[in-house]
Amino acid sequence: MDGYRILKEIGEGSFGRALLVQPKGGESKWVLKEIQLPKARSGAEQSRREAVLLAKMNHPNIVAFKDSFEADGHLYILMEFCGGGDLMQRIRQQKNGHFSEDNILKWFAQMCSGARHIHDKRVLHRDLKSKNIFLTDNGTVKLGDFGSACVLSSAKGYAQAYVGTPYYVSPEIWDNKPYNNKSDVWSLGCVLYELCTLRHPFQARSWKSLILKVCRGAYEPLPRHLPYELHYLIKHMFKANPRDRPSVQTILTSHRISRLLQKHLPPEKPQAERVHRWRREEGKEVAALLGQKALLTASTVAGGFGEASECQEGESRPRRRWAAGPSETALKVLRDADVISTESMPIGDLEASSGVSRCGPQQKRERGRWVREPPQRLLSLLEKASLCTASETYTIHRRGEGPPLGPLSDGQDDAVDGPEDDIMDESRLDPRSDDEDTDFEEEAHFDLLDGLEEMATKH
Ligand SMILES: Nc1ncnc2c1ncn2[C@@H]1O[C@H](COP(=O)(O)OP(=O)(O)OP(=O)(O)O)[C@@H](O)[C@H]1O
Repeated sequence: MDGYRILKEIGEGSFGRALLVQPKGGESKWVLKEIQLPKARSGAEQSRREAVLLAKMNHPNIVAFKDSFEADGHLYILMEFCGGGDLMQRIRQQKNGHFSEDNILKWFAQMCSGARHIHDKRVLHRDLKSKNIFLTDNGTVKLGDFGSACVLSSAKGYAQAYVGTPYYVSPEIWDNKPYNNKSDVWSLGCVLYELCTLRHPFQARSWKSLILKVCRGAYEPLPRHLPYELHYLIKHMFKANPRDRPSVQTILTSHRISRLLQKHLPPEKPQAERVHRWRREEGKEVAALLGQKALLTASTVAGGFGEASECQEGESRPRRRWAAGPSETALKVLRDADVISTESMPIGDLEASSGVSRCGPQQKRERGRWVREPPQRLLSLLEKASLCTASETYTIHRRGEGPPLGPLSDGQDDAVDGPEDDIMDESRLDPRSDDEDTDFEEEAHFDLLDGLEEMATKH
């Protein structure tokens, strides 16, 4: 701290503030994030996660890490200053018409490039949104705010720290299924949609309506003037089944849009050069810093740092499989308040209604059913949750009042709140499953219902 002069406070987040600083006797500008360290050990470890993960990233489209240190119960993270602000501000400022197609493609290509770097390292960002994507003075896009990120799978305590923003949360999260790299893809789809329309893809006046729209993929089509490739991409990024969504690697290399995106990126390095997965030692180092032995256990489950390609089908851990269609479970629950519980349903009916198939003929699926979470619980939670606000960047732990207002809602009611079937895109049900494209997923996932319950009881 001593070596830096504070120029101004840039803003305040839920965990602390961000300061613009300059090294004494220097010209450069940096952002110093000051985060109050929670007293509990697990909380402090969680706070350190952002520094640890950011330090491990090294990519032109990810906010560069410079240093981190602790003093007086605070964690300080020194990082690159992005003078162009965040994308959400930029979208809000765009009053005179839409962004040009070139701009959209350039920014989106850079976002994907940054996200690919993260996913190559088997890290999930988990809170990708326009507010966490920054612009430098020269217009380069940088992904930031790794406060919610996690590495591979992890122990329960770690996964429970999930913080998301409802407007960007994918159907599988609402359906209480594990988070994986495709959930980040969904969130990137939301940002792309915002760049194309200056609006959220899913808007609602209540939690229930928001979740319903997300699960049904009820979004208004992109404006006609945008190229067919963008329409096609959005459709795929908003597939209800994560397996049907392309990975960022696919988007950048073999999707219909790839050719348009590649024009905005430097020539691609060969895969071997590009992918620097963490070696076992690095994995240990990160684990030690995070204070998590579970990280190493997790790495063995998924093939280990640097050995990821060896993690394939047929291993001891059965891979969860999804049927081609979207999960009907959440929809059914939300649609029909009289449903008693799937517990009483024959297994065949449950499979059919949930859209989740078994792993193999004899295998029992371990998770992803409502069996343990009767629908009434979700319904009653949603009723209570509708009294809570999402404010700008609602997280499951934040308190407030009123309906969930998205960052682009400008304090007014979101316009779209009609019948959810209106803009249902039937083509979302088209099969496009590619198991190989789903690289990895969280092992112990955040329990949404516990989170909602905790939130509801606070009110
Ligand atoms: N590297 C950066 N360059 C420029 N501005 C930044 C940078 N990092 C953060 N900011 C800005 O600083 C402010 C505070 O950021 P911070 O990440 O602490 O909280 P937040 O993102 O607003 O909230 P939360 O983390 O609770 O979601 C935000 O306005 C953000 O846009």
